[in-house]
Amino acid sequence: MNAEYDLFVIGAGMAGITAANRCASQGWKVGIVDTLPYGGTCALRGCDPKKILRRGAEIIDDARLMHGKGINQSGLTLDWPALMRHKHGFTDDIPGAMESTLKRNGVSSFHGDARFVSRHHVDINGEQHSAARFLIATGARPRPLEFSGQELLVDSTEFLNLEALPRRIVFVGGGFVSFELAHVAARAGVECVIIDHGTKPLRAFDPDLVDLLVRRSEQAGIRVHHSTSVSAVTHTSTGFHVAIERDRATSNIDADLVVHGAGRVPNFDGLDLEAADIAHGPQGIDVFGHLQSRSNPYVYAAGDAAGTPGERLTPVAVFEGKVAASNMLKGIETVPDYAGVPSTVFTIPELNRVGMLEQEAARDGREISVRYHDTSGWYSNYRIGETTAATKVIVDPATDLILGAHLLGPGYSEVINTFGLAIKLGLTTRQLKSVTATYPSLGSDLGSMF
Ligand SMILES: Cc1cc2nc3c(=O)[nH]c(=O)nc-3n(C[C@H](O)[C@H](O)[C@H](O)COP(=O)(O)OP(=O)(O)OC[C@H]3O[C@@H](n4cnc5c(N)ncnc54)[C@H](O)[C@@H]3O)c2cc1C
Ligand SMILES: NC(=O)c1ccc[n+]([C@@H]2O[C@H](COP(=O)([O-])OP(=O)(O)OC[C@H]3O[C@@H](n4cnc5c(N)ncnc54)[C@H](O)[C@@H]3O)[C@@H](O)[C@H]2O)c1
Repeated sequence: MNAEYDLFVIGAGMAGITAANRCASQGWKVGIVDTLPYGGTCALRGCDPKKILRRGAEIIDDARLMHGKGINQSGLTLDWPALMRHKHGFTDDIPGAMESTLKRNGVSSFHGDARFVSRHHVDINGEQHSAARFLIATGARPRPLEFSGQELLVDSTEFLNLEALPRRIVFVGGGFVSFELAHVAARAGVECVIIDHGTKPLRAFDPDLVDLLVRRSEQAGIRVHHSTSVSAVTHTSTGFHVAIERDRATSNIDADLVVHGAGRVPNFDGLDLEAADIAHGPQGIDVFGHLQSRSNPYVYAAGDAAGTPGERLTPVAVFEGKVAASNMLKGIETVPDYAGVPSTVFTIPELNRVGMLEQEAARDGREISVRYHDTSGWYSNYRIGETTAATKVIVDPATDLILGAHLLGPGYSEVINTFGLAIKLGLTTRQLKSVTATYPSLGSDLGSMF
């Protein structure tokens, strides 16, 4: 068809920007639109600002761990407004920089809500644009909750923009968002409570390490309730009552702020996917492995909005954006390789995973060798006074290949990348052990973890 654009990208987060730049660099006429400033969740409302705030919390925690070991931590406090200014020093320049790069690469940028009006047309602010293909990269939004008063909750974006921290925060949901944000707030002196309705929070992670992390969280001032559901949130004269239920017994928790950390769902608000025959489900746009829509061949999807087996993480959004671009440009059907993608919960200390859980291997009936170590007494952790650290590596005894690695400890979010590499490249523990690491470093601990 004779369309205005070869490709129109909806959503200027990591998936959308990656694909737009790739296709424009190959001479395609590309348009991109976002409702919000360019940069997406990770750079503006997720990974990056969160980890800047975490840095302040880490320093408080580091000093506490070294108290009586040469550091006098009294008087050390977290200056939230100054930390927020530090965060803005990074985030404020992102949208302009991202949009300039896109423009320099020849991509036409638009601002507004995109809405499909046909298989080849979108409406933005009342103007229609035609394209031969579309990439849906609209990300995710907080999952709608079912209890009364759910509209009183703030989401992670609002938390990451708070001008001041309140005294008491309840987090609904015991996943990435609640644990990471509670670990920051607790180090600023906030009383935090996490409420999760599952039997154990952070269910995608190794349960033994989760138990250790929950204990360490409680020592930091975070109460964790499992098997507990929120039945209502109501206003009080000073804050909120959070009504909770466990084993049919009800009680209330008072809070000054209630935060949504109960999951995210693909964001199709206002897109009118039906107008372009784009099938979708709870996991996202219904796509083939090569990221093309199953119902409309002119549409691809990538990142949090795509119904793929990939986890909802930034590196996955980036490589799905690359694969979608390459498939559209070359007319091929390459599928993304999800092997060896690590994930980290940036608590203090952090919890990491790559590959299989012990329980998943057992469910598959695989013979495995489990190498568990309490690493809290190892030199690296003794040096900094850390009391909670452990590693669990799952090895295939027949081939010596690493099937999974689970690490809880300070700095282990760097070590997990090596395990990711080993899984992706099919390295054995013998090969990993043959690597000489600088000493003393976390890398030099790796050989003792299996
Ligand atoms: C608090 C938080 C912390 C996180 N921390 C990490 C982390 O440490 N590491 C990690 O790997 N992942 C992290 N994630 C997940 C990561 O941010 C996402 O997986 C990633 O940003 C997804 O990228 P994306 O391009 O698919 O979507 P997004 O970055 O969400 O971009 C989608 C864009 O589409 C736009 N959009 C939506 N609908 C429309 C429309 N109709 N018209 C126009 N524009 C539209 C949105 O405004 C948005 O800017 C975190 C997420 C959150 C919420
Ligand atoms: N470090 C990172 O990589 C990072 C950080 C933040 C977010 N993310 C991404 O964002 C996604 C969303 O994060 P999240 O923490 O909101 O979700 P999550 O899926 O990680 O965890 C949600 C938790 O809330 C619980 N829950 C759901 N409804 C509930 C209810 N009504 N009451 C009590 N508990 C309830 C679930 O059992 C689950 O444990 C993540 O899955 C991840 O993909 C990643």
